[in-house]
Amino acid sequence: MSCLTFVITSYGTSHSVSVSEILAVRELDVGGGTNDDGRWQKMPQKLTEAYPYAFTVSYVERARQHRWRCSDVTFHCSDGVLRQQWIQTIREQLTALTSRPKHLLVYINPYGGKQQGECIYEQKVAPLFACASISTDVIVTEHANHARDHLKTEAELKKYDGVVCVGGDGMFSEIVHGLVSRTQRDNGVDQNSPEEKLVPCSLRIGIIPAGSTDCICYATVGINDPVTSALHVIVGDSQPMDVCSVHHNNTFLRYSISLLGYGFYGDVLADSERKRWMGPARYDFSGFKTFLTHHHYEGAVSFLPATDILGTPRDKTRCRAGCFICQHDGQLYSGDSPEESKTAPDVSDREYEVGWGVVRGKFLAINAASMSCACPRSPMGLSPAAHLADGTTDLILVRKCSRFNFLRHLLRHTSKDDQFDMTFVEVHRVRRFRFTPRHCQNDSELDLRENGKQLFSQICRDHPACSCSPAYSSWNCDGEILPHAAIEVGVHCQLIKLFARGIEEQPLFEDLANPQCAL
Ligand SMILES: CCCCCCCCCCCCC/C=C/[C@@H](O)[C@H](COP(=O)(O)O)NC(=O)CCCCCCCCCCCCCCC
Ligand SMILES: Nc1ncnc2c1ncn2[C@@H]1O[C@H](COP(=O)(O)OP(=O)(O)O)[C@@H](O)[C@H]1O
Ligand SMILES: [Ca+2]
Repeated sequence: MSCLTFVITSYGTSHSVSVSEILAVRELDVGGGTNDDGRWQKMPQKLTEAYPYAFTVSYVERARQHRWRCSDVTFHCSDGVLRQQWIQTIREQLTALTSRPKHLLVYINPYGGKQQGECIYEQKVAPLFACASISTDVIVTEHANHARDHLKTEAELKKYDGVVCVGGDGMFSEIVHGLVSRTQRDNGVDQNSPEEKLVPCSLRIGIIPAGSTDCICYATVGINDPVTSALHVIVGDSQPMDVCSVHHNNTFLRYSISLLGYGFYGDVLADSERKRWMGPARYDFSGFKTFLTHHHYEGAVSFLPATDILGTPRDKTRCRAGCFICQHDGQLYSGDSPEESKTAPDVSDREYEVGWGVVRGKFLAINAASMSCACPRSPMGLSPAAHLADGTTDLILVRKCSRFNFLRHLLRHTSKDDQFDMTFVEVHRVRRFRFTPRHCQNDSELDLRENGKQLFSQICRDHPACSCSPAYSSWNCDGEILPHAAIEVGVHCQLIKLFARGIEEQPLFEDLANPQCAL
């Protein structure tokens, strides 16, 4: 890979920037003291006299905690022709980077998180896209599912190299639903069949975090920072991601990319939806309230363990940029294994139908994490060793236990301690799973559920001290409530791609304040 290496004369240190991390190059008018975008440049007098021709290179600089920043370095030449040659050569090298997007479709949710979406985009992201010569069509959404429906039916997708959403996990979920549904429809695939092999989406998705949890962004980039995410879009990163499909009685319900949670996380979400006005703090409030109610739910979880893979949910290694396991779709195979075993496993592969396991009981929580679900509340996530793109989800079963033990389990999500190392918790890496609540028989489940809820609330009003649990919880599907308790879930390996690269190991960072170099 080509590199631009420059020497900072005042410190005598050398700094090398890969061309793939150069954002833009532009001429600098030394006499005027400003560059193309009008920013004022401080030049030492002697330098400008000896080298009157200058150009500025903007590049990615790594800062603390996986943050990326746009830095500038200015080069001074004594000769105008030499400057043009440098600019032209760097531009040619940038043009040769075919993975970089040139035209993007951007959706902004003005009501996500702290309602700062538009402001974040205009102030932090749009200037970077302009600097990198990326053109955009921007849509500020007017209602929920606006972006999803626009993508599904109207958007002229051929025009774009990617779709960017400004918002939280819910907004990202809208984009995924729009793109995946559109791709299946265009390819004649029936989403209602749980066994169907889905067609991967070709357009990459970028997330500019402006939501409440921002877990997809945090777990794929390492931080929920709009500038960092914009820079990952500009350099044209690509991170494949698994997507779970959720069905009920051969009817498609939703896709999930991060968390599918029944019991605790379902109840937190159901309660928090009524408190949207509180902003991101609603989750803490509802989390505390749900913790105190301490409801458990009875049912059976059957699952198909992923036995033919590298990696387990209890691994100490983590899915990081360039992850070996994800590069091999999670499959362990030797160089001389038959070709067919090298294709990504998928939920449609019937051979996996053997070997299902069943766990019955009373659960405080049933969680499926298709990725770590790391977020600012839990920097390691619900399943710290989960992989972004290995074709599996980590099924975490938390059995009924005391409040104290459940609190110990929850607290471990905030530290490096192992949240699975508890007698009432088990975790399985699976390709598919089903959940059947105990009282669920057939299609009348919903009626039963409604009646049950009414009955339960009546009983509880009559007996305020009663400690019984309602029969059903809800599924929290990436922050959306599902209407059914009985569901069937399958993982679709690498169905979508993000403008991300996974979390980078040990980022190096240096502070170079407006470096100036003589050529
Ligand atoms: C005692 C502290 C315990 C902290 C435990 C934190 C575990 C957090 C794991 C979070 C996983 C999040 C997975 C992502 C889900 C999102 O897709 C989804 C949608 O996001 P969006 O609104 O940005 O669109 N977000 C959510 O569903 C939010 C889940 C948040 C759960 C927060 C739970 C807080 C629990 C606090 C318990 C307090 C007990 C205190 C007892 C003294
Ligand atoms: N213009 C809009 N008005 C109201 N709701 C919207 C709008 N655009 C998107 N939504 C919905 O807002 C919900 C929350 O969005 P999200 O960006 O995830 O924020 P948060 O992280 O705060 O939940 C999503 O369910 C999304 O479908
Ligand atoms: Ca996975």
